Amino acid sequence: MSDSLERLYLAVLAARDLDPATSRTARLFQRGPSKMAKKLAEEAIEVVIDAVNGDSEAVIRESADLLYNLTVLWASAGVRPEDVWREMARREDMLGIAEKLPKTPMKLPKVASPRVAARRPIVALEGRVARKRH
Ligand SMILES: N=c1c2ncn([C@@H]3O[C@H](COP(=O)(O)OP(=O)(O)OP(=O)(O)O)[C@@H](O)[C@H]3O)c2ncn1[C@@H]1O[C@H](COP(=O)(O)O)[C@@H](O)[C@H]1O
Repeated sequence: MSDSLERLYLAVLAARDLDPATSRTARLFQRGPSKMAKKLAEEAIEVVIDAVNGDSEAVIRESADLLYNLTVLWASAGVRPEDVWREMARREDMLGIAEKLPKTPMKLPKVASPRVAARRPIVALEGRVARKRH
């Protein structure tokens, strides 16, 4: 997936300076970050609505639109896909895949320390998962 997003990101960068009359991306850049943010939020809501309605095909379509609008906002904010992959890898090293960092401020090393560099095995913490289900 990251390859597709990286190709899309490069395509968005290439389209930024095209004619807004014919390029949606160029039009989004012309209208600026608030319009990009509005479109991204709209797509996120469309994904949510389709998921709640159980329309998986629509979720797929709207997710593609969501990821497109996300890459446009990344480009506008000077964020590269690899910046996001690095943050995800840092969290995985620290806490296991898909874990969010704890809300309470926690001093985490900016880069994985050698000790952490050897990724710890990802274990399913049954107890914690079980607690979440109740
Ligand atoms: N990947 C996409 C892409 N995904 C979704 N979209 C557009 O984003 C819109 C999202 O759907 P919406 O229903 O929210 O939009 P809409 O209601 O049709 O129209 P608006 O309300 O947004 O005006 C759709 O119109 C899609 O065509 C995309 N537009 C462009 N790209 C790629 O971006 C690159 C640059 O393309 P241009 O922007 O056409 O130069 C190319 O690689 C394109 O393939």
